[in-house]
Amino acid sequence: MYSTPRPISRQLPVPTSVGSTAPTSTTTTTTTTGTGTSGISANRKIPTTIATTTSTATTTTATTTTTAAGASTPASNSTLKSVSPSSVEHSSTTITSISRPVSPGTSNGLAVPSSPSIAATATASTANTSSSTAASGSKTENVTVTVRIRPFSNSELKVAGGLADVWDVLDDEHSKIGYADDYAVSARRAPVEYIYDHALTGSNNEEIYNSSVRDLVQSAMEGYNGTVFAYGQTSSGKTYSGNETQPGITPRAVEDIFKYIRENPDREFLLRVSYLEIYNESIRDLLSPEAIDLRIHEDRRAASNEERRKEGAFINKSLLTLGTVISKLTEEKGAHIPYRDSKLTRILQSSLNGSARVSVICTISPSVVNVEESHNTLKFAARVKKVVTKAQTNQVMDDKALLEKYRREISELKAQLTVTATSEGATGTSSGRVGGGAGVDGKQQAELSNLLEKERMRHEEQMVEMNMVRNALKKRIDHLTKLILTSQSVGTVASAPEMPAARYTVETSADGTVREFPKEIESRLAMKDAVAKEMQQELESQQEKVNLMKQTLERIASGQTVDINKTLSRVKQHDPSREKLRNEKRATVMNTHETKPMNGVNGADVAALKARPQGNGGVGDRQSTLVKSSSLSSIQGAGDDDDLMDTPWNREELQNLRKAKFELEIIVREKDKKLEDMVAFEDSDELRSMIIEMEEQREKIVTMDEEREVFKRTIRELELKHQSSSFADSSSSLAAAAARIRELEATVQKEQQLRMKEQRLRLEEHNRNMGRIASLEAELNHMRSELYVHNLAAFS
Ligand SMILES: Nc1ncnc2c1ncn2[C@@H]1O[C@H](COP(=O)(O)OP(=O)(O)OP(=O)(O)O)[C@@H](O)[C@H]1O
Repeated sequence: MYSTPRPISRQLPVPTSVGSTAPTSTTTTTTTTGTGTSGISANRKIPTTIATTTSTATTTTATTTTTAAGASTPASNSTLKSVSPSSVEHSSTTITSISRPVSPGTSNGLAVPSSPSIAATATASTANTSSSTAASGSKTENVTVTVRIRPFSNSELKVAGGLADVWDVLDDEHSKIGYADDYAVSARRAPVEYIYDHALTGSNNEEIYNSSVRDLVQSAMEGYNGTVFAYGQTSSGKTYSGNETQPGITPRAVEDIFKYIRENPDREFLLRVSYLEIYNESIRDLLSPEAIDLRIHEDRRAASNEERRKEGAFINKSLLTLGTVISKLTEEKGAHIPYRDSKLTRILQSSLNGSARVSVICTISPSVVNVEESHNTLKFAARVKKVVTKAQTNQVMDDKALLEKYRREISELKAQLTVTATSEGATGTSSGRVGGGAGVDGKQQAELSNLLEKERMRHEEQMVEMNMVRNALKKRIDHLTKLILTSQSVGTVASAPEMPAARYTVETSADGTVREFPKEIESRLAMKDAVAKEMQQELESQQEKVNLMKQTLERIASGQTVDINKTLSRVKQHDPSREKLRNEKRATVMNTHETKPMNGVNGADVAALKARPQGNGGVGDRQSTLVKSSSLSSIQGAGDDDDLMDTPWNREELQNLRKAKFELEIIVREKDKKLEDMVAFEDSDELRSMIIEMEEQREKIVTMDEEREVFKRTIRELELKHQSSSFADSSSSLAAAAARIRELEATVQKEQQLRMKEQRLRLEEHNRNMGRIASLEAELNHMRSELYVHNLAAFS
C-alpha cells in the first residue's frame, strides 16, 4: 500500500490526500511545495506530486467521483457506472510533493539540487459494498493551515549568524508566528505576526499529523474529500519523513486508513494507488514501467543552463499558477480560477475548488539565510487560510462498479473452472471406458490398444492443458479476491465486531468446483418462486370465481331458483386470502429491493436451481450452476452474466419491473373491483327483489292459468245447461258469463305480456352480464400474458 517515492531528487513539498465516500466521496490530498530564493517565480524547485486515493463503496446509490489528483490525471481519476441495490463510499488519499530547483547560477547557500522538476502522484482507493451509510452532508470551513519551523540544518549552522532564530512561535496556544525578538531587534525589523491554526517547531511528526491530518483522514473515510497540501522552500521539511519511530504523515495516514478498515468489519474496501509525476508540465504514471526513466533525469535528474531555464520556467509555471489560483480564490469572488493553466493546479483543482476539506502544511527554515523565502511562505500560508471550503460527501459509483466487476469476473472464472472440471471428469470417464470386448482377436486387440494409447495421450494433453487453464483461472480469482479488503484480510482488532455473513457466498473447493451458490441469489429465487406461486393461486381462484358467477347468472337467466347466499359463500371459498395476497404483493412491491415475479416464471430454470443439491461440492452443484447460467442467459437474450448481480443496470431494471408490476397490480385491483361489483350485485337487494317479484309473477300466472281453466270449465257447463234449458232464461246468464270470460282473458293476456316483458329484460341483463364476463376474461388473459412477460424479465 505504501508507495515509496522513487529516487526523486530533492523533493520539497509533499501533498497527501485521503478521502472516503459513503453515499458520497471524500478525498484528502497532501501537497508540498517548495519555494525559492526570490519568490515563487524565481526559485529553483522540484515539483513532486504523490497522490493516494482511497474509496469505499456501499450498496445504495449511484455516483461518480473525481479523485484528488483531478480529472486530467489519468492514473488517479476514474468514473465507472454500476447498482445497486447499493450506494458507494469512496475515499481517496493523495500525496503531492512539489519542489523547485534553484535557478541556474543562483545559490542560496544550501544544498541545491541540480535536477529537473518532478511531480509524482500516488492514488489509492478503497471500495466498500456494505449497505452501511456514512454520514453525508457538507462541512463549511476555512482551510486548516499549519506552519512548522524546522530545526537548523548543518549547512545553515555553518552560515554566519545562522544560529539566530529568525522565526518563533509567539503564543502558548501555538497559533502565532512572527520574528523572534532577538532577530527583530538585531535586524531592526518591524514586528510581524501571522496567525494560523497551528504553529509548530521541531521534528515531532506525530504532533503535526495529529493536529493537521488525522481528522481529515477520518473524515475522508466517512465520505468527505480531503487534501493535505505541503508548501515550502526547498529543504524546508515538506518531505521530512523522520525515522522508523517518527514516521511522516503519509505512512501515518495509510496506517489510519487500514486501522479504519479493521474497525469496520461490515464494509469491504478496495484500495487503489496511483503515483504520478509532473515533469515539465507533463504527467506520468510512475507505477508503469516507463517510470524507470526517472533515473535518467536523476542522473542528469548535468543539464545545460538553457535546459534548466526551461525546467525552471515550467516549474515556476505550476507554482505561479498555484499562487494565482490561491490569490483568486481568496481575493476575487466569482473570478475565473485558472486551474487549467498548469498541471499542478489541475491536479489540485478538486481539492482547491472548495469541495474538499483542505489542510495546508507550510514549512520554513529558521535561518536568516532563508528569511525572505520563509516570509513569502508565511504570506502564502496566511492567504490560503482565507480560502473557505465546503467539503461534501459525494456519491461515487466507480469503486462499486469495480467491485462488482471483480465479483463478476470471479464468478465467471469459477464457472469456467467448473466447466473445466466437468469436462475433465468426462474425459477421465470416457477414457476409462475404452477397452477390448468379448470375442476380439489379437489384431483387433492390438488396434484397440493402439487406439487406447492414442486416446490416453490425447486426454493427458487435454488434462495438462485444462490444468494450466484452471490454475491460471484460480490464480486470477485469488488475485481479484485479494484486492477486496475487509477487516479480516487486513487483520482484526480485539474490539472489532464479528464479521457479518457475506452477501455472496460462492466458495471454491480445492479442486476448483463451486461448492455453494450465492445466498443472495438463492433467497431472491426463493422469493420469486413464492410470489409466483401466490399469484398463480390468485389467478386460479379468480378464474374459479368467474366461472361460478357465470354459472349462477346462467341459472338465473334460465329461470332457475338460485340460493344467492350459498353462491356467495362458494365464491368466497375460492378466494379465501385474496386480500391478504394483495397486501403481501403490495408490501413486496413497495418495500423490497428484490424483484418478485408474479407467475409463470418458475419454470425449468427455477426448478433446476431449486432441485440442486446444496453445498455438496459434487457434480450436481456444477450442473445446476451451469443450467442456471445458460438458461438465464437464454431468457435474457443478452448472453451476459449480469443476470442476478447487484449492479446499477439491474437495479434500474428491477425498478422498472417493480413499477410495471405495481401498475399491473392496479389493473388487477380494478378488475377485482369489477368482479366484486358483480358479486355485490348478486348479493344486492335489487337482485333479490327482482327474483322475488319474478317468483311472485310466476305464481300469479300459474294461479291465473288455473282460474282460466276453472272459468273455461264453468263456461262449458253453462253451455251445457243452456242447451237443456230455455234460451230466454239463460241468455242473460250467458251474456254475463261471456263478459266475465272476456275480462279474464284480457287479464291473462295482460299478465302474459308483462311476463314476456320481464323475461325480455332478464335476458337483456343476462346478455349484458355475459358480455362483462367475456371482457373481464379477455382482460385477465391479457394481464396473464403481460405478467408472464414481465416475470420472465424480472426473473432474468
Ligand atoms: N522537522 C525537521 N526535523 C529535523 N530535520 C528536518 C526537519 N525537516 C526537514 N529536516 C531535514 O531537512 C532536510 C530537508 O528536508 P526535506 O527533504 O523534507 O525538505 P523538502 O522541503 O522536502 O525539500 P525539497 O523540496 O527540496 O524536496 C532533510 O535532511 C531533512 O531530514
